Parts: sequence; C-alpha cells; structure tokens
Amino acid sequence: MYRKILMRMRMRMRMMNATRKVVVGWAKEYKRYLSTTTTNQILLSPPLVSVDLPEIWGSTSTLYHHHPSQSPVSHAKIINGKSIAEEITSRVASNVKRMKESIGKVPGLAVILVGQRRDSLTYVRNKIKACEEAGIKSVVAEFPDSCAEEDIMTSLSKFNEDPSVHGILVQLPLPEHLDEEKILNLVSLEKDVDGFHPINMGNLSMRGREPLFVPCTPKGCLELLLRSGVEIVGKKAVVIGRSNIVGLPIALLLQRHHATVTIVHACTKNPERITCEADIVVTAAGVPSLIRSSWLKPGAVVIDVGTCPVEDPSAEYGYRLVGDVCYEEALSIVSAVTPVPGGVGPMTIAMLLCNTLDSAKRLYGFT
Ligand SMILES: Nc1nc2c(c(=O)[nH]1)N[C@@H](CN(C=O)c1ccc(C(=O)N[C@@H](CCC(=O)O)C(=O)O)cc1)CN2
Repeated sequence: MYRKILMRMRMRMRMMNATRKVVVGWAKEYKRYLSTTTTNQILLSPPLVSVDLPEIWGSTSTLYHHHPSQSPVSHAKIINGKSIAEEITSRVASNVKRMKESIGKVPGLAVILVGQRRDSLTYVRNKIKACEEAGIKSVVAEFPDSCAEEDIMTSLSKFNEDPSVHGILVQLPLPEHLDEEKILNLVSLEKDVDGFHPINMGNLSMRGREPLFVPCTPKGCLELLLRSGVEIVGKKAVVIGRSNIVGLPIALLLQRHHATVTIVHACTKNPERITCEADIVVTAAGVPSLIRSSWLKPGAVVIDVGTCPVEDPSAEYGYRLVGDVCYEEALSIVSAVTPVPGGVGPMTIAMLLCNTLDSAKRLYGFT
C-alpha cells in the first residue's frame, strides 16, 4: 500500500518536473522571440498560435518570480500611445511603399459609416487620414441614419467582391433599427480587419486556433504592454467591461499571454476589492473617473480605454475627453499608465493599418 503511494508520488513529481521544463523552456523561447524583431516585423505581438502551453496543472509557484511592489511608486511611467502609434504608422508606410515598388499593389480599406454621430465622424476621419499617411487606399460609403439594412448589405457585398479592397469595417455603433449581427456576419472573413466576425472572434477564444484578425483596440493595448516591457505571464489581470469591441477580446488576448484574467462588469459585487489585487488593469467601462486610487495596487500597470467627453467651458470645443481612471490619483500609485487622450485611441487606428496591410500581404503572398 505504502509502496503504491510512494510510486504514485514519484510519478507525480516526475510529471511536474517535466511540466516545469516545458513551461520554463517555453517562457525562455517567448522572451527570445520578443527580443528578436526583424526589419519587416512591425509589431511585438507574436503570432497567436505560437503562444500555446500544454494544459497540465500543477504548482507553478517556483516557475514565475512574482515581485509585488508594496511601496507606492511616485514616478509612474506615462505610456505614450500617440508616439508609439506614429512609429508603427511610419513602419506600415514603408512596408506599403515596398509592396508598391515590388508588386505594384497597395492595400485598400473600405469603411461603412451610418449616421452622423459626432464621435464616429471623428474616428472615421482619423482612420482615413491615417490611411493617407501610410499610403493605404481608402473609400468611405456613407449612409443616412434612416437607411435600409439592404443598402448596407448591398454595399458590403460589393466591397467583399472588390479585389482592390483588402479590409472592410463597419463603424460602430450602428443605429438601433439595424441588425448589427446580420451586418457584421456578412463581412468577408479574409477582409474582416476589425476582427468582429464571429468566426474570427471564436478562433480568438479557442486554444490552438488562430483568427485571421485580432480586434484593433485590444491588439493596441497588448502592443502597449509589450513595448513597455510589462511582463504578462502569470500576472493577475483585471479587465473592466465586457464589450465585444474591447472587454471580451482583451480578456482573451491576456489569457493567451498567460495572465490570470478576471472580468469585472456592471453586475460585479465589490469591483474595487477585485481590481485592487491586479498587476495589470485594462479598463473599458466608459465611466469617467470610475477608477480611484483605492482601486489600484501599488506598482500596477493601467491601460485606460475609456474615452468620455465631459463639459469643460475652458476647453477649445467646450468639452474634453477623460478616461475611466482618475489619472492624477493613479500617477502616485501605479508604475505605468496610459493617458486619455493620447494613449490607447491612436493605437486603435495604428492597428487597423497593420491589419489592412497584413490582409493585403496575405492575399499577395508578400512578406
Ligand atoms: N468598427 C469599429 N467601431 C468602433 C471601434 C472599432 O475598433 N471598430 N472602436 C471605437 C471607436 N474607435 C475606432 O473606431 C476609436 C476610438 C478612439 C480613437 C482615438 O484616436 N481617440 C483619441 C481621441 C480622438 C478625439 O479627439 O476624439 C485618443 O484617445 O487620443 C480612435 C478610434 C468604437 N467604435
């Protein structure tokens, strides 16, 4: 009886050691990957399928060295999304130039814009401007608020068929009377540069599957973390908000990068208690100054996706943009934080350029 137990224990120890070797080996491999970017590679994010670990559970306490900083950090790093986005845009531009020179083709983006929402008009204008900067061809199909679903479907079908269009996006949100699901389902999988097609989203959520495109804002958040040298493996991450555009896909991405992820949402009891244990906080609640200093762990890294206009008579247009995080309070506690504006927003657009370029490269087999 004792011999049997002893043998079982030895066996288990051997399995745990094997697992440890795989995980440590993988972590080293992953670090090496991050430190070797080639000239044509624009982003630090590795191909998704390569970050898969064997599903063997065991004690990992000796594998990852966790150094929680207990003392308040007074000099938080401000993660400058605007300048990172500019750098990425110029890399996309040189790739586009190279593509044009060698195969005589440029990537093309088609945008569907419905209605006159001020924020949507701004975002689409900025996307078109960014395409111009990068040498990407763009076209916008504009529809009135009251348009029929059929008109959008017809326009989408034309873009799906057009060989000069490599990326298609439908600016969200759509007016209430339109069926968002039906419309997004019609976008060709190969041109779905927003990554909102249920097959792309489904593949993102499954182990060993690779979506053709990752949604732009979450991809931008991840790139900011990687470029800021933030270690993700084994860290506690809290995502605030569960939208299809940000909350859900960023939670999936962080999990793929081996963080332990908790999603906090409007129905969560005591979200402050959960969030204040996180090493990484990504917040996309859209509630100005929701995240006070008491919500944050000293030394945490905070990515603020919230962008809300609040009245400010002293501002140029009578309003200014604020994030979910009480920025001034966070500065004295966290180790790094993104500002609003100038943090995640510009990265969303830079990632759209990357996805559009990738789509064209994939079609032409251009590397
Ligand atoms: N089809 C999509 N719709 C929406 C998406 C999306 O990714 N695809 N995301 C958001 C809006 N969005 C992109 O469309 C977006 C939001 C913010 C910014 C940005 O650059 N913000 C700036 C401030 C800009 C300003 O002056 O208003 C910043 O934060 O610095 C870009 C794109 C919802 N819809």
